[in-house]
Amino acid sequence: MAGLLTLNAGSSSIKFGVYLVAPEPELLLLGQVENLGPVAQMVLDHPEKQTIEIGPADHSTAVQAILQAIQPALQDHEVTGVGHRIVHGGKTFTGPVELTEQVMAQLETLVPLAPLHQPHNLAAVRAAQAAFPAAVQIGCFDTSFHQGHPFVNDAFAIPRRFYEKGVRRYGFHGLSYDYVTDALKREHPILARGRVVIAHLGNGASMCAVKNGKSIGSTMGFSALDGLPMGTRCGQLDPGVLLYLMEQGHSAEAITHILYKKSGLLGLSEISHDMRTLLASDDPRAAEAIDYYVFRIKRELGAMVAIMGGLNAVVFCGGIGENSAEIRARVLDGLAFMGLSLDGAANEANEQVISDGDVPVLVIPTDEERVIARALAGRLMP
Ligand SMILES: Nc1ncnc2c1ncn2[C@@H]1O[C@H](COP(=O)(O)OP(=O)(O)O)[C@@H](O)[C@H]1O
Ligand SMILES: CC(=O)OP(=O)(O)O
Ligand SMILES: [Mg+2]
Repeated sequence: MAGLLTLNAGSSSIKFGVYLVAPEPELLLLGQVENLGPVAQMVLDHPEKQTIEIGPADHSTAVQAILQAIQPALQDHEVTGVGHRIVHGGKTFTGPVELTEQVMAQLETLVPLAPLHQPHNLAAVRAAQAAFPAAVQIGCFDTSFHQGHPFVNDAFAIPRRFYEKGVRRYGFHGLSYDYVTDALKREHPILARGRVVIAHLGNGASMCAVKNGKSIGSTMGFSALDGLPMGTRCGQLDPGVLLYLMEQGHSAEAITHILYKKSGLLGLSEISHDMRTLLASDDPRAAEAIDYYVFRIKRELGAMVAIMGGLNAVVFCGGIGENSAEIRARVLDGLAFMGLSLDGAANEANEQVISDGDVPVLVIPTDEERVIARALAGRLMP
């Protein structure tokens, strides 16, 4: 039978999935290489949980390790399609697209806008093209879900010519928001037609205001730096800080490194980028980093409710959103005036519905791989 491979090259991990082609693709293997660096691991989540130490691995060796690891699952199946998560689709790509040489050249030009992701996304495409030369390769974009934002959520108030040149608020994590809104449509159709705030809280983090299934606002903007603080990224920042750093003699490269790799939870705590480590720490800097994280999420939640003119549901997803009852509780603490109140036991158990107030609060484990696999299957079996 025909098989599908999905590759999702993030900043510090590469996730992968192997599926059989079907209207709803059938999952054979799901896993990731995580902690890229000196002590990377391959973690398989399906068909069973397994961790394999693979030693030092960068993105390129990790892709090779994945291509090896999927061989047994593909023994009886030929890979006819490979789907890639591509973080940045710029102004052009509003949906999945076949990755021709011309498209790849366009995507290369977007590398400076997402330096932590885009080069790795494109390198994974090259590796998969070499491994499966006969397969269709498609790209699915994090930015697509946000196309069609109202102008006020798309623009920066700088001279208009920059907007025309593409300096816009694109928004990211679109594959995750796509998955969650689709799950909501299937399982909670009335909520899905309302005003929903989705908080994708992973290593990268953003929030999306979704009205009747469409994104009308995102905390991430031109790059994957804006909005919420993340594991190592700064989130919202006064541009005056950048000017100051430049005047102090920091190069563009040095500032990029600080804002993408040394900021966020890691920068504030000086301990770790990992929320689990910070929650377990009794260091006051860890507590302050978490306070800041929660404060920013609350602030964005309030802003999103205001621009949507109300709230019908809140959804948490991503590693932190799906697993940390403590962060969810702290985000919603004191928001009973907005109809938001948690059922403590349901929250601790990571149940799907964790609220006992007027506005439902849900935990929906996201699945970017499945969104890619569905797009591929749709293309291969029209
Ligand atoms: N039980 C948990 N409690 C708190 N944080 C958690 C828990 N499980 C995972 N996380 C956090 O989730 C984050 C990773 O999220 P994930 O969505 O897997 O990342 P990525 O953006 O790389 O896909 C890390 O900060 C990790 O600490
Ligand atoms: C866009 C983005 O931040 O992605 P990730 O969460 O995978 O780092
Ligand atoms: Mg992620």
